[in-house]
Amino acid sequence: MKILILGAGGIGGLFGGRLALAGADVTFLVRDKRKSQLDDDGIRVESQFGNFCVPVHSVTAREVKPEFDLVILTCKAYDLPSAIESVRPGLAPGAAVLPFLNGLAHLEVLNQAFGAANVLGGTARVQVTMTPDGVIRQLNDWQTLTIGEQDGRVSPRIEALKAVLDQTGAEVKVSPQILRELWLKLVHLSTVAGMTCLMRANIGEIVRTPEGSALLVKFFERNAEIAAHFGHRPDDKFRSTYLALFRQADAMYEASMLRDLEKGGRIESEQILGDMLRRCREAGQPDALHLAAYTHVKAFEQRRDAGRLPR
Ligand SMILES: NC(=O)C1=CN([C@@H]2O[C@H](COP(=O)(O)OP(=O)(O)OC[C@H]3O[C@@H](n4cnc5c(N)ncnc54)[C@H](OP(=O)(O)O)[C@@H]3O)[C@@H](O)[C@H]2O)C=CC1
Ligand SMILES: CC(C)(CO)C(=O)C(=O)O
Repeated sequence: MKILILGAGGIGGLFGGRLALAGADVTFLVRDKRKSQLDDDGIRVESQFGNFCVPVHSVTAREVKPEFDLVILTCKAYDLPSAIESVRPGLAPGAAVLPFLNGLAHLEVLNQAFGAANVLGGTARVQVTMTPDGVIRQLNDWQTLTIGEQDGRVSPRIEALKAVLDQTGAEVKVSPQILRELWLKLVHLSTVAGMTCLMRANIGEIVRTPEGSALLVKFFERNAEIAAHFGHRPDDKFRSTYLALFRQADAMYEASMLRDLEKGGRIESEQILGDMLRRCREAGQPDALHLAAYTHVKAFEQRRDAGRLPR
């Protein structure tokens, strides 16, 4: 299987690097700056599962040829339009597209762009970041990838894909309900991203305040109600896992959105918090928490774009 990975940041670099290390036929589609880093240094990973450095083959959008059977998208959601145009010339006939973006809205956009039959669903439970000099750093021991056909079939192609991704060392799950998985991830992520950005603190730091745990739980329960409105009510096991996390005073856990915000970088404000605010209103739920979280990150963007962030 010839695999094209769009992006060599946190997710693409970690899992794509592991695929390259295992000898899979992987090419990274990157922009000029990242390409020269990759040409000079390869992919460099620091992880509790083992550090490694691996030379990789990369191309820019100008060079990509229609030879790839699988395209894995690992861009941020705000880059999706440019990512689609960049990978389009790389697709061999019948190629599958597998996104690992957070959120939900990208699926519809990809279905429009490539046809729903060619688009799979994917979600990553991992904490990973890229340092300014291009090192991929895995921050904890989470590494679960969940993939699935949108229609729930356990097709030969999804089984082949699982076999490929198994080479990353991650736990790879094939879900017959990938849309539900994306919804549950959004319930969890929009709570954690909303709250850790709003408070500029990790979960433990929030929990150690007098009312922090109660606010986390309120936000989470509201998100669970929104998911329920759209047909994906979280089950008790899911709820109890996160309710326990939101009482954990030593949790170092934070969303990648907070890390990006603290770097003064771009964030998926519209695709995660804006999207959840719209869905909250559609579900007829009180929207004050979502409005605060969304407005906070939009105000941050105003300040960032005006160059007024502290150095
Ligand atoms: N990091 C994490 O811990 C987790 C992230 N996620 C989700 O995974 C997705 C990816 O996140 P993450 O890996 O952290 O993001 P990063 O910003 O680390 O990496 C994205 C990479 O995609 C590249 N890219 C974007 N558009 C293009 C394009 N048109 N052509 C070539 N390269 C492109 C960027 O390149 P450039 O540098 O040139 O802009 C960047 O290196 C997001 O939706 C995120 O929410 C999900 C779970 C955990
Ligand atoms: C939910 C979480 C924190 C880990 O997978 C994540 O997706 C993120 O940080 O973007």
